[in-house]
Amino acid sequence: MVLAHFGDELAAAVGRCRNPVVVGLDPRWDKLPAGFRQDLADNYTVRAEAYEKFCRGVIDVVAPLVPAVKPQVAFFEECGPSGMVALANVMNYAREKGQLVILDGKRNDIGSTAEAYARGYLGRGSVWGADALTISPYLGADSLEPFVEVAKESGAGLFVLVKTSNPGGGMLQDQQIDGQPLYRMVAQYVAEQSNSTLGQSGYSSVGAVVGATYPDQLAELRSAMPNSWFLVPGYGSQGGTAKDTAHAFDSLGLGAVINNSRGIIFAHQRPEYRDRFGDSNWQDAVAAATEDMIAQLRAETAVGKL
Ligand SMILES: O=C(O)c1cc(=O)[nH]c(=O)n1[C@@H]1O[C@H](COP(=O)(O)O)[C@@H](O)[C@H]1O
Repeated sequence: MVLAHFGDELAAAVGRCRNPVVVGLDPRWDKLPAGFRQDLADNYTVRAEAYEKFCRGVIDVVAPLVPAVKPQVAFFEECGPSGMVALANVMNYAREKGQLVILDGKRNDIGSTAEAYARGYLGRGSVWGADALTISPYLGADSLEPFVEVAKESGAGLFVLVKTSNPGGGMLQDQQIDGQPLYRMVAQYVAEQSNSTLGQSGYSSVGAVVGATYPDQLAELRSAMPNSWFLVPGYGSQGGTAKDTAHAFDSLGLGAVINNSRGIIFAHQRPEYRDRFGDSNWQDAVAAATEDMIAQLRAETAVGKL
C-alpha cells in the first residue's frame, strides 16, 4: 500500500479505531517480562532478538485497538546492527498488521544530509518504510525543507519537535526572541508547511510534537497550528493525564495522537496491573492498560465524540 497522504491516513485510522492512542515501542532489557530475559544481557544479538519478539507480541495485542505504533530507534540502535534488523522487522510487522508506523528518530542535519535521512526513512516505498518520522528543527529551514519535499513526494508525515515533554526543554524552547518564545517560531514554521501539505481531512502531513506535560502550551499551540497533527508524548510515566491533553484536540476529537510507551508495554509491572496479570500474562496487562487509556481519553476529552 502506498500512502496517499499521511494527515488523511491518520485521520481515517483514528476515526476507525475511535481513539488517538499511539503505543510507543521502547523496549528496555531490565523491564522485559521474565520469560524474555536470559543470562546473556551483555549479548546484544540476544537482546535484539528478545526486543523483536516482545514488540511483535505488543503489536499482536494493540493492532486491533489503536491507530499507530511509535518505535523509538534509540533502544534498537543501542543493540548495534542486530538491533537495527530487529527494528526493521518490527516496523514491517506493524504495517502488516495494519498499523501506521511513526518512527521516533528525531533526525536532522545540514540539508544535503537531511535529504539522505528523508529518502531513507520516509514513505512505504523507502527502504525503512516509515509512515512518519520525528525531526528536530534546530538546524533551521534549509535542514527541514528536504524532509518536507520528500514527505510531499512520498505521502509520508513529519512531526517537528515544537515543545518537548521533558523538564529541561525550556532551556532553549522557552527563550524569548522578539517578544515570543522560540517554540512559537518553530510552530509558525510548522503552520506554514502545513498549509502546503493540507489533506482532505483538513489536516496536513507536517505535524508537531507537543508534550502532555505542558497543557497550557498545548492549548496555545492548538490555535497557532490549527491544521497540524500533534504527536503528544509525556502521558502516564512522565506525569501527563488525559485531562492535560484535552486542548490538543479539535471539537470533533481529531488533531492529536497521544503516545504512551512504558505505561502500556510494561503495564505488567505497574501496581494497578501487577497483581492481576504479572509477568506471565503481560499481554493481558498491555490490553488492559491500552483499554484504560482509551477510556480515560474518551471520558476527559473530545475523543468521546469520535
Ligand atoms: O518525539 C517523541 O516521541 C518524544 C518527544 C518528547 O518531547 N518527549 C518524549 O518523551 N518523546 C518520546 O516519547 C516516548 C515517551 O515514553 P514514555 O514516557 O515511556 O511514555 C519516548 O520514546 C520519548 O523518546
